[in-house]
Amino acid sequence: MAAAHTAAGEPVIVFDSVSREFGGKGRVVRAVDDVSLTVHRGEVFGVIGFSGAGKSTLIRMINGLEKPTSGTVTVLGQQVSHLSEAKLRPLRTRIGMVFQQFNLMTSRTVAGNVNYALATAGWPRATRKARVAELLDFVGLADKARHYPEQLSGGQKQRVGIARALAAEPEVLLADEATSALDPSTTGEVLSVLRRVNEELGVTIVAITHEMEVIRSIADRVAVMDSGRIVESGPVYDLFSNPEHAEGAASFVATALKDRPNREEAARIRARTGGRLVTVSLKDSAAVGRVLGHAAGYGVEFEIVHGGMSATKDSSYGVLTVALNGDEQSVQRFIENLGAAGALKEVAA
Ligand SMILES: Nc1ncnc2c1ncn2[C@@H]1O[C@H](COP(=O)(O)OP(=O)(O)OP(=O)(O)O)[C@@H](O)[C@H]1O
Repeated sequence: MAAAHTAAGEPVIVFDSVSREFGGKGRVVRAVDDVSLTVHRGEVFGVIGFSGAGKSTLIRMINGLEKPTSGTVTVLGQQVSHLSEAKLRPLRTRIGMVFQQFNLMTSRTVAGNVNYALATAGWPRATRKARVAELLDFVGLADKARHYPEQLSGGQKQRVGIARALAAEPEVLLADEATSALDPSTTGEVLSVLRRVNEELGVTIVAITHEMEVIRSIADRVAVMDSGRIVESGPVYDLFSNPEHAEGAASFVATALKDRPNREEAARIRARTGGRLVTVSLKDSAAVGRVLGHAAGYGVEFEIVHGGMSATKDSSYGVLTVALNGDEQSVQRFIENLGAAGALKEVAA
């Protein structure tokens, strides 16, 4: 199949101070509020946030399904925000899209769905059959070519959706809540296909989702959206392993990650264990393990009361909350050492 993996390169999607408002004179909703961001070739860029945060509106501006009220959106070197429908058409063939509800044609077979996408993109009949076979093979559905969508599981339907989106060899793939209608067991199979689309075909992916799992397992960088604004953005690893978040991000990230005890949980833990509660975010689990291993030497007893280790696409991180008991000075000295091994935050009383 096509190109090998390309390292993150030139900007392929650039939002420059983009806002999108809906509604008339009375009540105006600013669905996207002054967003600037850049997605580079070859990366998987995730956008996460609660329902209503503006993610769908944002992604729809990439292929010109929505127009900004102000600001500019540039995709593959063209200013989408200002293109006519006629000029948008050829650009859209370079941008594939997968949808939460798959949007397959129920009256056509799996092969028929993919073939239809090729036909609309202008591929000559003679070349289509081989391309359909190649695509179904890529998504692991070669044996389902003659099946109808209703005979497939949700995960299989979405893999057809991906094959169809890839039909015309797009450079960019937009994934709009691609796994949100799936159960956790099939979510994994779809995410692994998306990862291969990026790594083996070099396709740049923008994935919007409310599921942290999607970001954690496929994204390189992430933007957290809240009320139309990007409240936090950066490498995925930093988002997961950093205990400090911006205001809006804190509420979303903390709720979605459940990586530290909330107020009620902390109160319950404290009542049971006594002592000081600290959360340590680790990029180097071995270092934290070493420090915890020395607790007895400080005259401090510790108990891990919340959290654990997880993995992003490229590395592991952990967020652990520990209850520390001992005399005040020893605990303080121990906390200072722990702080040297990983970012540390005292759990608020
Ligand atoms: N066509 C529209 N007309 C009026 N308001 C809209 C329209 N599209 C979106 N909105 C509003 O803009 C805000 C952002 O919606 P958007 O669908 O982009 O958010 P989202 O993060 O994708 O949420 P969801 O996952 O629920 O779709 C919401 O308040 C929504 O009601």
